[in-house]
Amino acid sequence: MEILDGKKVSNEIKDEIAIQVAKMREKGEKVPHLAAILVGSDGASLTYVGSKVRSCEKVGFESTLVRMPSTTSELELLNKIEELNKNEDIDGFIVQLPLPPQIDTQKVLLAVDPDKDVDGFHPMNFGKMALDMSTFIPATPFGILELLERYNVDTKGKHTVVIGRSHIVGRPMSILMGRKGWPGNSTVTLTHSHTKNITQIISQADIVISALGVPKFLKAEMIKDDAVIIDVGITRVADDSCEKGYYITGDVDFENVSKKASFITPVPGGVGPMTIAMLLKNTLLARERHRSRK
Ligand SMILES: Nc1nc2c(c(=O)[nH]1)N[C@@H](CN(C=O)c1ccc(C(=O)N[C@@H](CCC(=O)O)C(=O)O)cc1)CN2
Repeated sequence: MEILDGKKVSNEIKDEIAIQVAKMREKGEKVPHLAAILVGSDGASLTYVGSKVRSCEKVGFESTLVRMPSTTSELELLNKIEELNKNEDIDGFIVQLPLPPQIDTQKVLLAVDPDKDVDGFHPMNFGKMALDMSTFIPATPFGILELLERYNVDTKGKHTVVIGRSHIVGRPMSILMGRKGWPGNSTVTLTHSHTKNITQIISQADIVISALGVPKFLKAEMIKDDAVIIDVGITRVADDSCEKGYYITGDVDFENVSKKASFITPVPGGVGPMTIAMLLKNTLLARERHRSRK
């Protein structure tokens, strides 16, 4: 069994990006500028946005954090998005999800200029991804592809079972694993809460990508020998005995599943850190596109 070490690979990717940014600076070129909008003060979202800003500093990007109160109206957020769309200094921006209930997420994602949509959530970019056109690929699925590639995991002709059909992970992942090329060329089953015989389907999988958010859902007896296991579930479990008051757990019963799998991602330190690294990669791509258009 080999661990797909997202922490290590994400640091390698950040180092590679930092070298490219240093070259841009040497040539007197503008460096990439990422902005993030955070509405409210959800603890996990604060952690992720903080990590995005720190990672920008690490690779030499400019960054802007826009914080808005949890009472922000949809119109106020749409106005802020329009401001960032028009700001020529910003190459790409993200709106941290989830949003408070008074705001329609779909309206918000549609308002982001597709050229600056480094999350790849705009329908135009999602459509391009589905049609194999060059675009911003959502950071978590992009990170999973990168991990599979860097660890040389064979995906051709394999049966991939994706658990969960969210717009951020499951849906795009199912499209990407079925695309031509590598990592891809896989036969994909997208499962969700209405899937019948889900355990039987999982037992036939060569690759399982779980994005359910149910701690320790995937047990050793559910998987095939030597299956590749990608754990996207990140749940914070309250525990006063931990320094932070909680611990993080994934969808996979790592201790037992790892004994049977060929490759497995840990939580923490697997897919999560890759999400941030690939967001930086998308922002670099946005800068390169903007430069070549001028
Ligand atoms: N606009 C977006 N919102 C959200 C996205 C996204 O891609 N764009 N994805 C998730 C949250 N997310 C990034 O935003 C994210 C999740 C987890 C991690 C991460 O590094 N996790 C660590 C554990 C960190 C912790 O919770 O203490 C790990 O798994 O090792 C990074 C980014 C939803 N929203």
